[in-house]
Amino acid sequence: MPGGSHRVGTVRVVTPLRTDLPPGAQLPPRPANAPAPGTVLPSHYVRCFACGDQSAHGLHLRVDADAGLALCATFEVTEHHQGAPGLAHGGLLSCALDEALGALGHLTRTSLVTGRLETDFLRPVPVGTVLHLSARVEGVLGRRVYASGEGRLNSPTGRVAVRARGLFVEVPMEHFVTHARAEDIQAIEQDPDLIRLREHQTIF
Ligand SMILES: CCCCCCCCCCCCCC(=O)SCCNC(=O)CCNC(=O)[C@H](O)C(C)(C)COP(=O)(O)OP(=O)(O)OC[C@H]1O[C@@H](n2cnc3c(N)ncnc32)[C@H](O)[C@@H]1OP(=O)(O)O
Repeated sequence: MPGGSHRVGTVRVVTPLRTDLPPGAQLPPRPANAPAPGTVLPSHYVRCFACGDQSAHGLHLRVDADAGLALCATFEVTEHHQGAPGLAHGGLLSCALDEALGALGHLTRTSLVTGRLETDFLRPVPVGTVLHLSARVEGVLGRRVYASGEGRLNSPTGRVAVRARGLFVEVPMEHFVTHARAEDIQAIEQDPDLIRLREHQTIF
């Protein structure tokens, strides 16, 4: 159901966006075993389009833990990421924010998948730009984690080009094992280094 407002007679009816923080959501404390601020957070999967180093034309997002339940990340927009000539494709910018917000699971110590993601595109992002992302948990309610983030042009204090809000859902490991193709699970069994989470003990 999309958010927004409409009028019924003289009454204005407001439908909250599903990424809006619901009543009862709370910001949990930073877990004692969350990676310290400044820690480089590992790619969860080397073939991930957003963070994997084996995805040839992927985003190669680098993610660092920040204080609290927050992180920062960077990636360089390359010619492989174009939509309009010389400009980043919007879907890729959403992808970068999706990954950054999902990576907050390193800090909450849970595996998160995206339930809903809303992105505002405020400025074009030219090829060659280094996008500086920041993301934070806004609140948690049951398995639902509400998060927000933005991407700035070429510096952590640059102009905001894109921002997003997301609703992520905590899932058990079985989620990935159940839904993956058999050959992908087999590949991981043969080469456990494809998944880099265990060695860093951030989630599993
Ligand atoms: C082996 C490899 C390991 C790799 C590890 C990688 C980790 C990191 C990967 C990161 C990659 C980057 C990130 C990515 O790209 S993740 C990839 C993109 N996302 C997905 O593929 C997720 C697909 N969706 C699902 O699998 C299910 O629908 C999920 C798991 C999300 C929920 O189905 P499930 O049956 O489990 O639970 P539930 O339906 O009871 O929902 C639970 C609660 O959530 C609420 N809700 C749900 N959806 C929405 C919605 N759209 N708006 C509003 N609310 C929503 C729902 O009302 C309920 O609330 P409540 O009733 O409890 O109050």
